[in-house]
Amino acid sequence: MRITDATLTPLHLTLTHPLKTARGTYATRDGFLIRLRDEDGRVGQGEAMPLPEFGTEPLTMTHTVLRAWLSSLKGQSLEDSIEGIEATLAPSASEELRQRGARIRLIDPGEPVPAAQHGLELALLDLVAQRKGVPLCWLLAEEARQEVLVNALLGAEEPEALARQAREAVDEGYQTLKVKVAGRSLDEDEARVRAVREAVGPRVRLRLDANGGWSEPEANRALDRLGWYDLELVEQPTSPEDLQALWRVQRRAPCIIAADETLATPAAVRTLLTMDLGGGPAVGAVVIKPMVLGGLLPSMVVALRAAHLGMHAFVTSSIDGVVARAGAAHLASALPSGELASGLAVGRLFADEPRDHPYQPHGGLVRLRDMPGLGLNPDYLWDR
Ligand SMILES: O=C(O)CCC(=O)c1ccccc1C(=O)O
Ligand SMILES: [Mg+2]
Repeated sequence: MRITDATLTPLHLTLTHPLKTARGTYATRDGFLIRLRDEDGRVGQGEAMPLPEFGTEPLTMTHTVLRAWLSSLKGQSLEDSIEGIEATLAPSASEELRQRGARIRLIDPGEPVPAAQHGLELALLDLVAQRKGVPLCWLLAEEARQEVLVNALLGAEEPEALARQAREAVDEGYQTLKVKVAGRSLDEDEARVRAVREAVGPRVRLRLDANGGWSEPEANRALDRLGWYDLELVEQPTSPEDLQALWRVQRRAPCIIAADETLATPAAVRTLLTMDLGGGPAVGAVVIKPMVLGGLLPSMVVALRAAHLGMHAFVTSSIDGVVARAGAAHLASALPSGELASGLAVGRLFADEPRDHPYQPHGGLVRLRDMPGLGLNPDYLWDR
């Protein structure tokens, strides 16, 4: 294929209510939409939506790098395959590097730029899949599922409001609910978790996300008390840097502990996947954020390695736009297990979310349609 045009469009997304996490509060999201056109007029779309607190480069860096990459891509001829793209764009990549995942490196910017890599990789994968006439997930795994379980993210602060959101989500068909905890007193968090559990009964899965907001003793105390409400898992209870603390917390926790912010750097991912303090893997699950891991292909490598070690893996967005969430849904459908819900139902948090698109969850599921690539029409989504 020949790339006849490559464009970068700023994306500015607004949340209807600021989302509070123990790491910070988000009211808006900024990034870029990448569009690559081939000689037949097909358009591949990608999205780069950096979140520096979670390990991506800052927005200005995303912009600089993508501008350079896209201008060098324009007019280039690439082979229609992942391997072909890699061979064209990174002819010097060593065999060892390739085995760690086919990563697309045009010009080495000297420092990690995972959001930019994610954006360009997604646009290329969308285009290649379209040219092959297959859904994008087929490039990742032959046995990809057609349905992806997703969790509702409950954003309210007060117990009563949380209980109301929980009931609404369950009425809509969600079977997994997620609540942000930490950054407030344990008494308050217990009241919040109890309100949700009492509102939805014992059958609904309930996961918590502390975003690294507890010290190790606080995490242990919190899990002792909150574990009573029957938790599916807790994301990042303690500081992302202290892997041994995470290991210890998992050893005595009443549920799965999922490492999330810990996966912010390639070095930490390697440590997490290789550390052996005995008694199995460091934690029960890893949260796969493609925007932080630098794309769907590197994400796939991490998820497969985690599965090999007996860890669960599930995908979440970093509160991204539709294009990135579409890619993440294809990744989730290709993971070895689809048992744990993916965090891809955040469209409802945005004020400017396109109303009608194929990745809207229904009944707690995102259903992948049999459309080439991502199946997102660039016109109806963006030129409104
Ligand atoms: O999992 C979800 O439903 C939404 C994703 C989410 O919570 C999130 C969004 C942005 C940044 C970090 C996180 C997180 O999981 O910690
Ligand atoms: Mg998390």
